[in-house]
Amino acid sequence: MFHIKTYNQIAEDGLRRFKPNEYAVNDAEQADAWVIRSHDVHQADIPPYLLAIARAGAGVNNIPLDRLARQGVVVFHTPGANANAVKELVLASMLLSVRPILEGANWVNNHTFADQTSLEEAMEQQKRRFVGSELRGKRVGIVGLGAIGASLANDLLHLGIDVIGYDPHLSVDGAWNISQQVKRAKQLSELLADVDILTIHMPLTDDTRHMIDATWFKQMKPGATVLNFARGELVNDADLLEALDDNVATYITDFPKQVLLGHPQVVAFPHLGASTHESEVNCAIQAVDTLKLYLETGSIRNSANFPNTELPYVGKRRLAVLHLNVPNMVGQIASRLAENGINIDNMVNRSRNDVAYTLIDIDNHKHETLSVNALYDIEGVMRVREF
Ligand SMILES: NC(=O)C1=CN([C@@H]2O[C@H](COP(=O)(O)OP(=O)(O)OC[C@H]3O[C@@H](n4cnc5c(N)ncnc54)[C@H](O)[C@@H]3O)[C@@H](O)[C@H]2O)C=CC1
Ligand SMILES: O=C(O)CCC(=O)C(=O)O
Repeated sequence: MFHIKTYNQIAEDGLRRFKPNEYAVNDAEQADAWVIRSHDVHQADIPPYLLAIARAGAGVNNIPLDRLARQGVVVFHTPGANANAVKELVLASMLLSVRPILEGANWVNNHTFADQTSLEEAMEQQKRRFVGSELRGKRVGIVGLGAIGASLANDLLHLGIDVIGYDPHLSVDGAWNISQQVKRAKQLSELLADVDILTIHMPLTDDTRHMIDATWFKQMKPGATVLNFARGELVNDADLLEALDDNVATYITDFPKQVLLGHPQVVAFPHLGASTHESEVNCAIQAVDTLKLYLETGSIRNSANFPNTELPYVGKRRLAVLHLNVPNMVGQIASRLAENGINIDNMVNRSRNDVAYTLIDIDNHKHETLSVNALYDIEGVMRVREF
C-alpha cells in the first residue's frame, strides 16, 4: 500500500486512478509521495521516507529540484498538459489589449436607464468611446517557444498576425511543432524593437529571474503591450512601472503583485492560466500516472530532476538505484551484485546533471541472496528500492 498526500486542488479524475486497495490518499502522516500544484516546497520539511513529488502542472519553480535530487526524491511534472488552457487565456488577453471590451461591458452594466429607448440612445452615443483595433496585421513577439509558445505562435498565424519568436534553447523536436511562417529572432533585440505585443512563455529559473527589465522595455515600441502568463518574478516591477509611464501601454499578467494592483494600465488575473476543467483533469491524470509508474515499476517519465529512464516491467525482481553521477558507479553496483551471487538480466543507466539512475532486473531464482544494504554501502548511493 502506498500513501499519497495532496496539496492544492487536484482533479478527482486524476486521484481516482489511485486504486483504493493499492493507495491510501490523505489518510496518513507518512506519505510516500505528494501530488501538488503551486504548493511551495522550498519551505517544506522533506521527510526521509518521501520517494517522489508529482507537480500537476508545467512550472517547477515552486520545488527545490536539485536539493530533492540529492535526497533521492524524484520530481515529476506534466509538460504540455495545461498548454491549451494558458494559450486560450493569452488569446483572450490579446483581444482585451486591442479592444476596450471590458470597459464597454462595465459601462453598460453599471448604468441604469429609464427604458429600452434611452438605453439604446445612450449606447449609440457612447459606443465611440469603446472603439478598438484588430489583432489581424499586428506583430506579436513570443519569448519561449515550448508547449504554450509554440501552440500560440501557430494559432496567431491563423488570425493573420505576424509572429516572431525567440527561444535560444529550442529543441529540435520543439522546432518541428512550429510553423515555418513563424519568424525566428536570433537576438532578443531583433524582436523587442518590432512588436506591438510581447508575450512571455519561458520558465522562471535563477537565470531568468527579473530578466525582463528596463533593458527590454526601453527597446520596445511606444504603445506596446506586454503579456506575462509565465511567472511574476520574471519581471523587474520597478522597471515595469517606469516603462508604463513611458512607452509600454499595457501589462496583462496572471501574476498579480501588490505594487501593480489598481494601476490603470495593468490587468491582472488571479493565476487562472491553467484553470479549465480540461487542463486540471489532464494535469492530474498525467501526474498520477507518472507517479504510479514510478512507485510501481521504478520507471521515470516526465521528471524535472532525474533522467527519464524506462525499462518495461516484466515481473522480474528489480532494483532501482538513485545515485550521484560519478565515475564507476555502475561498475561498483554490478560488482556488489556479483559478490552477492546475483545475476543481472537487464539494466539501464541514465544521468542528468549531478545525479543518475540505474534500473536493474535480476534473475528471479537468485533473489533470496539479495542484500540492499550492500548497495547502500557504495558512496554516492542516495536510495535503493526493490520491486
Ligand atoms: N499561468 C499559468 O497558469 C501557467 C504558467 N506556466 C508557465 O509558463 C512557462 C512555460 O510553460 P510551457 O510552455 O508549458 O513550458 P515549456 O518547457 O514547454 O517551454 C518553455 C520554453 O522556454 C524556453 N526558454 C527557456 N529559457 C529561455 C530564455 N531565457 N529565453 C527564451 N526562451 C527560453 C525553453 O527552451 C522552452 O522551449 C512555465 O515554465 C510556467 O512558468 C505554465 C503553465 C500554466
Ligand atoms: O496549477 C495551476 O493552476 C498553475 C499552473 C502553472 O502555473 C503551471 O503549470 O506552471
